[in-house]
Amino acid sequence: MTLDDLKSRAVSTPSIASLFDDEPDRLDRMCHRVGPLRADFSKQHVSADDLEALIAMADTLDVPGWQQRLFAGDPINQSEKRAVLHTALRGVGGKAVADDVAAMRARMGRFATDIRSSNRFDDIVHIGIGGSDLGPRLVADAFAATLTASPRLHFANNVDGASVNDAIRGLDPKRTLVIVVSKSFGTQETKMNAESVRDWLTAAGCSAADHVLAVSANRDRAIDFGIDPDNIFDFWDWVGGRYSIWSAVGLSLAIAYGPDAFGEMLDGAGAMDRHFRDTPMAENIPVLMALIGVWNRNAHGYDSLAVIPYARRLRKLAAFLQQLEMESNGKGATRDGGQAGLTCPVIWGDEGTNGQHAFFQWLHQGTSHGGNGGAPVDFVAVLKDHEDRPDHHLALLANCFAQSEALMLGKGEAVVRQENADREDIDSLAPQKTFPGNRPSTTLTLDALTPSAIGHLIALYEHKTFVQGVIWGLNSFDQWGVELGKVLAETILSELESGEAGQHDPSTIALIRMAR
Ligand SMILES: O=P(O)(O)OC[C@H]1O[C@](O)(CO)[C@@H](O)[C@@H]1O
Repeated sequence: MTLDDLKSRAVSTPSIASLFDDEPDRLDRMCHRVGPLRADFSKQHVSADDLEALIAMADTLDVPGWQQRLFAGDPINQSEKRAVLHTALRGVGGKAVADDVAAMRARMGRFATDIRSSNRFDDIVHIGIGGSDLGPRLVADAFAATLTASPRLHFANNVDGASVNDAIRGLDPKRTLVIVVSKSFGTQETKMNAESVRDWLTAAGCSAADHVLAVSANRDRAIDFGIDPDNIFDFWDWVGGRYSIWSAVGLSLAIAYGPDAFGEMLDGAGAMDRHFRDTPMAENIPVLMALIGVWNRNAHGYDSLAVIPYARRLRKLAAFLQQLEMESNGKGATRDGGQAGLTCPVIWGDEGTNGQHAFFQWLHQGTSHGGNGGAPVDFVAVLKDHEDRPDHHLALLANCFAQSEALMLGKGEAVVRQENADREDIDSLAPQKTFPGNRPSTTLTLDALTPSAIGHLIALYEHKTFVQGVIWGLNSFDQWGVELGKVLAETILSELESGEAGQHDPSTIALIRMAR
């Protein structure tokens, strides 16, 4: 079976509800666990036979070979001629870099411990954007389920002055540590925010050497920017920005929440790496998640995937996954220069239960191109109550479980007619109150929101993204599509500063003139 065959195959897949009748072992076969993370794929619109065919397709497309090349440190990021070794940061694969990784982790651990015990700083301002921001923000929230940040953590990402102003508002510069995180150290937003915070420090009589650290894979540029060489934490070009939370990019987390928590997160991710590397595809959670995502995209024609954590402390998950999946696989050219077919869907979402009072109407009854309305959903729930509010927690879980059941079962028109038999407008009302159902979802549960569990969860999505890239024929580790806008923004910025609009389309010239 090839990607092109999926659509015709899906036409004969029975409804999700009837798959439970047809396949008595469905629940057991479609639920898998690694440590604290359990994945339930049974409410996906895919039969046992479909899944078997998808696994055979993955085999034909050499997913196992790509897995081996990933862990071996082969230069699988071909367009940039780089290895992809974020798993080595979790102690799995990439033997050649193990010493560098161990040395950096030891330095981070010592540094974090010193800062925590010195009581020199009340606050950390973490400056970065994209992969140098989204992971640390997601994890900082998640760690707060079980730990208290000390020093407190603040983030500045956007070039909008509101971002840096919000981050430093009310802080005492003398008691603030600034960590500038940029793999390239060439990112406009990060450099501007770093300059503004440095001005804020020096205006208060603080020396940048005592207050500003950098984390970068480009030491020279960090030094040129004026960072003291002793204050630079390096990482390497074989760590992609959106896969970098495990490197020194996580330094602010290690300081604020302690190196032990950071290490537990790495160990959790490492456990997911070993599962991914060593488990047959039929039981391999990242592989199954990837294949089901491909099925939903290429067979059922869904354009998006909603990610709904029923856990407030994971509310940045969708934003994180937007970069991870859409920057990795939002591409139209294959790695050998061919034309790709349908690739990464739009990733979106918000925390449950809030989303229920906003976009769930669309999930249940919305229409979309190609006939399948709504979107597949990844529900993420945490079984343990970390807030000491058992009544709230049970209500939260009840809502999560109810939504996946409602999406799957829907509500038929006959039932609606029976319930509303006394309405004289029943003919117009019944279709409006009918739920088509048969809408697919996965439910991921974490036993508790521990650092290990968040490590498992992020690594799961990383490997899912990798496998999907292999199946779609993409290089998931470059991002040429972000360059054009960056270059144009530099040009327009100089024109805004000089007041002279250059060669543009009429709309852009009018906007430049207006801003002047
Ligand atoms: O860490 P850097 O080099 O500042 O880059 C930030 C982000 O910008 C991007 O290059 C996209 O513009 C991302 O891939 C990256 O995570």
